Amino acid sequence: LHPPWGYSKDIGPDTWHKNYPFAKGDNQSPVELNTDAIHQDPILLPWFTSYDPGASKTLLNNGKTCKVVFDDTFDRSVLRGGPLPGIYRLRQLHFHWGSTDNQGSEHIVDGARYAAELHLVHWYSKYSNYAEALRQNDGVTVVAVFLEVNTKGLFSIFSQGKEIPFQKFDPSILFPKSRGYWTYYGSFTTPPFEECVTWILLREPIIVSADQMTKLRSLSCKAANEPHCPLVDNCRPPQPLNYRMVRASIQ
Ligand SMILES: NS(=O)(=O)N=C1NCCCN1
Ligand SMILES: [Zn+2]
Repeated sequence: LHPPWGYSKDIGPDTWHKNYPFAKGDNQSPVELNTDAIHQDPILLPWFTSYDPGASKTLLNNGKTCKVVFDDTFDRSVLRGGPLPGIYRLRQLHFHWGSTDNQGSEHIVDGARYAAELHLVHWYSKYSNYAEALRQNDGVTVVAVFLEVNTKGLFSIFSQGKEIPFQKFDPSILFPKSRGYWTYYGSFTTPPFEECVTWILLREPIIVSADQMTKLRSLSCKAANEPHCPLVDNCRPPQPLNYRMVRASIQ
């Protein structure tokens, strides 16, 4: 059962805990990052991806975000290294963005909100499937890129439910030059908020044109036959860091 949730006042972040009890856990995401308090950890290794462009399947507006879904039936598009214990399979990527350029990201860096935040969701392929991985505290890793993203091809997914083929797409083109990252243990930022995520936040943002943001902001959170309702500010407020440490890679 998936009770309705969203980002509007009536079903927004302050109501989510009623139907999704994990929302009040001690290891929730996103968090505010205070870079003065972040510990540089020399043993953090570089991370590597090997993404197969043929694995990208569709681009979808599901009314909550715009996402690209990948074939994750075998180790086809994978991430390894960094803080990770093994090989993680890319399952989907999606965005969170604001109604204006000074908000929209979920993680906040020294008080700064970016216009958008890209999440690449991967699951540990030693587990038999994604649902099993969600039940493990090392089951998932999300690579977050602070960016105003290049959104070619969004034109045809204006309304919720619209899905178009999206083949031959290699998401590593969305990575910044520098591979430096912050990492901490947390949760999904949308229901049901499982605390199964090793977050890898790339320190260098990607900058793209304002008109690309306009395209993201023109998506609707309603189906084609309903009045347009702008899909914007689909970001969860920051949650308590509690006793967690955020670590930084050296380079
Ligand atoms: N914004 S997030 O933390 O990636 N949240 C997710 N929820 C379920 C599907 C994958 N991602
Ligand atoms: Zn996300």
